[in-house]
Amino acid sequence: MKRVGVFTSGGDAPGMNACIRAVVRGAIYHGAEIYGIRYGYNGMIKGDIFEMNSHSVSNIIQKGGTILKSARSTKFMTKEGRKKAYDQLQKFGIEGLVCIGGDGSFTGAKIFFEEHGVPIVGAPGTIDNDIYGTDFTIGFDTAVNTAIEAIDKIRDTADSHDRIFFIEVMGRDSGYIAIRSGICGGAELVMVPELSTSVEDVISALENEKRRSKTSSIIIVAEGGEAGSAIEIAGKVKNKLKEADIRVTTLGHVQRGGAPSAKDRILASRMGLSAIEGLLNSRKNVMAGVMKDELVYTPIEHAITIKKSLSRDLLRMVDIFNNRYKR
Ligand SMILES: Nc1ncnc2c1ncn2[C@@H]1O[C@H](COP(=O)(O)OP(=O)(O)OP(=O)(O)O)[C@@H](O)[C@H]1O
Ligand SMILES: O=P(O)(O)OC[C@H]1O[C@](O)(CO)[C@@H](O)[C@@H]1O
Repeated sequence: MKRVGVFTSGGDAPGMNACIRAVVRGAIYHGAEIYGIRYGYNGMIKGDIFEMNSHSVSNIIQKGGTILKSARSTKFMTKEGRKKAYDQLQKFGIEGLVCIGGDGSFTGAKIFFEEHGVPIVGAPGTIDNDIYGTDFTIGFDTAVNTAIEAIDKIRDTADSHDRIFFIEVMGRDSGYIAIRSGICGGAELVMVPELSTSVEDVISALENEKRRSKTSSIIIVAEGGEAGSAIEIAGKVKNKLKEADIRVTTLGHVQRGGAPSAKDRILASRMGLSAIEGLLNSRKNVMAGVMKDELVYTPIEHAITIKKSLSRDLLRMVDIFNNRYKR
């Protein structure tokens, strides 16, 4: 393969730049021409495509966001949109692609391959860590560290004012950020979409805290759970515990930004190099991942359809540390 493209798609994630850098430098090392595609699938459709060189990725390993920009593309969800994207790739002579993105981006890549035969190798870039075939995704570690920093700060106020704080973290429908940041932040309760926790469960946990003479509590709520948002849950709890001093903080996009952690820079670099080397070695429709510290390739089909389960060990730990272990 002589000429290949790279793009970032879906939500940005800290470490995406380190991954782009690895793809570009890896391609050049192997003698391939490398083209950057801006704004994900939208840029592919529009032909927002340019040749990259080693210097194009200088001084970016430490930066959050993505120099290639990102987008969620409704046009690529249509057959016509994908045909236009294919025509643009033909025009630029691009024979294969590295897609840095989440499960949605990989679903698009799979359909694109089936329709037009363009080989794509994925590198999992999303803070959600919801992709099978890799222990961690690019950006997850940084997002958890950002969440912990915020939780630690909020705990100061919770403690000073004897308050109950509901802190909502991202993750779409995955509780990975919630459970890890909850454990590191010493949360009294963690609500994840993978496990149903009712408002009654929350109240019972808070009453348990009160019996233990705890005067403040931190409850981590993963977005996407069936009990609703942190604001909704806090409202329902307040209706039942009228005397409680309750506050809500939604961390939101702060979790997606900032300089990537050392762990994310390494992970992104490994996955980026592995993705481009896989592509240049004729792999198609696979995702580069790291499992048990080993580089692995997983069929994209598996990466997007197999549900990565949340470790029950971690959930059990939160209960044990807060004296809620049922014998
Ligand atoms: N079924 C599909 N068919 C074609 N394209 C798709 C499909 N699903 C997703 N895509 C394309 O991939 C893009 C990115 O997907 P999505 O918005 O779900 O983000 P993601 O890759 O899952 O990243 P993140 O996890 O950060 O949200 C979509 O905007 C769309 O262009
Ligand atoms: O930035 P947007 O498009 O609002 O998307 C937010 C979603 O993207 C993510 O940050 C990454 O997938 C999710 O955690 C969140 O649900």
